[in-house]
Amino acid sequence: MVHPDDAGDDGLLPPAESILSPNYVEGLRTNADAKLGVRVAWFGLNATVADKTTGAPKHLLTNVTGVARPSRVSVLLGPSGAGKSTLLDVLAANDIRGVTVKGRVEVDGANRNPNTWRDICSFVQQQDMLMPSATVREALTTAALLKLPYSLPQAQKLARVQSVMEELMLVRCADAMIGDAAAGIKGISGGQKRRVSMGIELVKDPRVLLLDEPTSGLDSETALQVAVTMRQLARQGRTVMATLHQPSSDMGEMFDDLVLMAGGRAVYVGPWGAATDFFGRNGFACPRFKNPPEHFLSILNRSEDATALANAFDRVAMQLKRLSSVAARDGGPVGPRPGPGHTAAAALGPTPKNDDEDENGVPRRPKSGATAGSDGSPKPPSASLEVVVVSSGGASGKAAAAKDGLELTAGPGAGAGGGKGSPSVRLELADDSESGGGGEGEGEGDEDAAFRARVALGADEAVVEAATVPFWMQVVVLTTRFARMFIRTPAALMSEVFQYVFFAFFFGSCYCQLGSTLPQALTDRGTCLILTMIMLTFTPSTSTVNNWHQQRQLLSHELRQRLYGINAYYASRYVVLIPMTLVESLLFSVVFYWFAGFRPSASAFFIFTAILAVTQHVSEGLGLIISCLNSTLNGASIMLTITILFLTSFQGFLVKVPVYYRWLGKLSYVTYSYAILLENELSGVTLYDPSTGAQVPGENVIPSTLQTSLSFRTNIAVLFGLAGAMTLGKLITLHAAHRLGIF
Ligand SMILES: Nc1ncnc2c1ncn2[C@@H]1O[C@H](COP(=O)(O)OP(=O)(O)OP(=O)(O)O)[C@@H](O)[C@H]1O
Repeated sequence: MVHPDDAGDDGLLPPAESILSPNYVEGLRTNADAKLGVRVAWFGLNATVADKTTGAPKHLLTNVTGVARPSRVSVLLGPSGAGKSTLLDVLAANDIRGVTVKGRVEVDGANRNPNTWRDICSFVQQQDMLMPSATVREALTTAALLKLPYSLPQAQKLARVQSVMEELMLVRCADAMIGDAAAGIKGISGGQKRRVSMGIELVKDPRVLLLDEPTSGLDSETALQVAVTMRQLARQGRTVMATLHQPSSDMGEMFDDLVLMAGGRAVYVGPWGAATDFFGRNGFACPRFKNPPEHFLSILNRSEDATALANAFDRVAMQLKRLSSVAARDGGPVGPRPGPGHTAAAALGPTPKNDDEDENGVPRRPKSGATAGSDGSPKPPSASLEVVVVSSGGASGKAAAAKDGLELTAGPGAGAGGGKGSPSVRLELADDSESGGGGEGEGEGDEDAAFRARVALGADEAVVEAATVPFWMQVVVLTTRFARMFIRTPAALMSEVFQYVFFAFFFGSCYCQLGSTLPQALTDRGTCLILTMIMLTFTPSTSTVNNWHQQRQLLSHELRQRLYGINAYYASRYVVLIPMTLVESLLFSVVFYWFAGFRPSASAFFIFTAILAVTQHVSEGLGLIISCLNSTLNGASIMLTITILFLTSFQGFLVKVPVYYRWLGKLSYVTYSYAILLENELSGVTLYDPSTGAQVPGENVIPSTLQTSLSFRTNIAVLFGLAGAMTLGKLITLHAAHRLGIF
């Protein structure tokens, strides 16, 4: 056995040969307590969306039925566009915009309740949604603080983080930055990132883990390591289901069950090992040295063959239903399987020959003690399937929670709760007729009862209590993360602080010690202040647009998961940004004000700094609003450039404002900031007019084109009013854009 601590220096799992050694996976967690798993079954799922051009319904899923079991890894395979992600989204109860879903999802035999489902099911999406500036431990701790109940002691939350890291073999890279090459932060490997994404979901210890393409973009070795991790997580009792593109034969060893999809239909739902037999029986035998999944996909890529297989599978499902009704009618076992269920046998293949069926078209009962195939002759275990009719009066708590159903079982190679050799837990096709095909949300009482039953049976208390983290705690957690991002992301920090200091020196050196001789004295002051305004408009807004587009997916993902609300995000954002704005404005002022030789007065200096800070704050808000309104960085950049051009052009300095553009000047916060800064400087200086030889008070030479026709104080009040409106406006825009699905 290879112990987690024997993993490589970079924290990765050992190479494939040792991973594949028989005792590796089972040996990893020999001391782990088994978790209480759940069985997830879905019946007659149909998903439709209106075609964008014709408006006609497009079927994404058609009558899809299947099951995923605790302690097992089910893999969803199929060609591109087969409906795998749609099925996974439906099972995860993800919001799929514009898609109508019908059918039923059961959890331990009771209709799924979306509220309790969220507590026991986690969905790991294809793309890693990670904050590059956090370490592995910090990312998991953030998740634990937001996902686990507030009442749980901090020590227990941290212990949970530690145990997740051990479970996922992330201990060695616990304090390494996650990183992102694009953001200029060196970080952990792709495989480790995948495991961190899983870890973020695992902190709440879900019973069901759904993963969309967990191996995409990974090399074969890393993909295998992820598959090993999935198997390990399943073996602890969880129900694990993942969509994959083309698993290697080594990876296939890690999986228990297979759900094959094509054209939105289920083509096969059953044990991994029995799929080859199913294909063989339907005339698509897998060539000897070909990787079976590769073979399945090449067949399913041919739509006629895929339809033939889907029809064959539907026939088997029908056959099993009929067996179920016979078993129920006879009230006794129809097969040899002992225990609380009743068994019969059915072959996963073409419709049985007539001499195998009774007068009702139901396959004849096999001889006692043998598993029989469609021709009545005993089959090798891997070539036959048993049907287990689960009795609702079964002995175990779980069986009692289940509705009557049919279980498809195969021979060795599809064991439950342990190695592939164990025959106790199998795939199931349940008869959905009893519930009347009700949609989701029905039977919430049933689900609640099942949920309570699980709790009574010892489910983790932490999972059961809703994770009600108070608003202030959400703000604290998010503020910490936000501050960390700024401090640790050189690009983000540099784009802000560096630019302010650089421009302060640059402008200061260009206008070093302003003179007092007119008209140059006025032109220089007007120009250096307009340059300052342009810098204060562009810098905060462009860095906001860039930062937003790096974070929007994570934000959108976490908001959808309801880890926190927009108000908490907003509050945390400004807890960090407001002090940063003040520091940056002060840095700029300290260098530029004295370098350029503005009026030497403390009050003038602080008014100058305060106006810079407010202008910067409004510009940041402008960047945020424009980001929220655009789903792409490109769109946001174009809109921002045009908007800034309008806002900075019409304060009367750069262009002679035509009458029809004056309203734009009056709406622009730049106009008021500029007028305040100019008056703040000129109202206290005395200038020299060489044409008359007179000393002129500065405020007398301010041209009317640069004035707002408002007093100095009123200009300040208007600017602060605009800043307040912007503060409210960006909060409203954030809410609206999220509701409209822009992020
Ligand atoms: N919201 C939607 N609106 C319109 N069509 C959709 C929507 N979601 C999915 N589809 C279409 O449904 C089909 C199935 O999509 P899905 O993403 O489930 O397939 P998939 O098997 O996961 O494919 P892939 O392996 O390429 O990700 C595709 O043709 C896809 O274009």
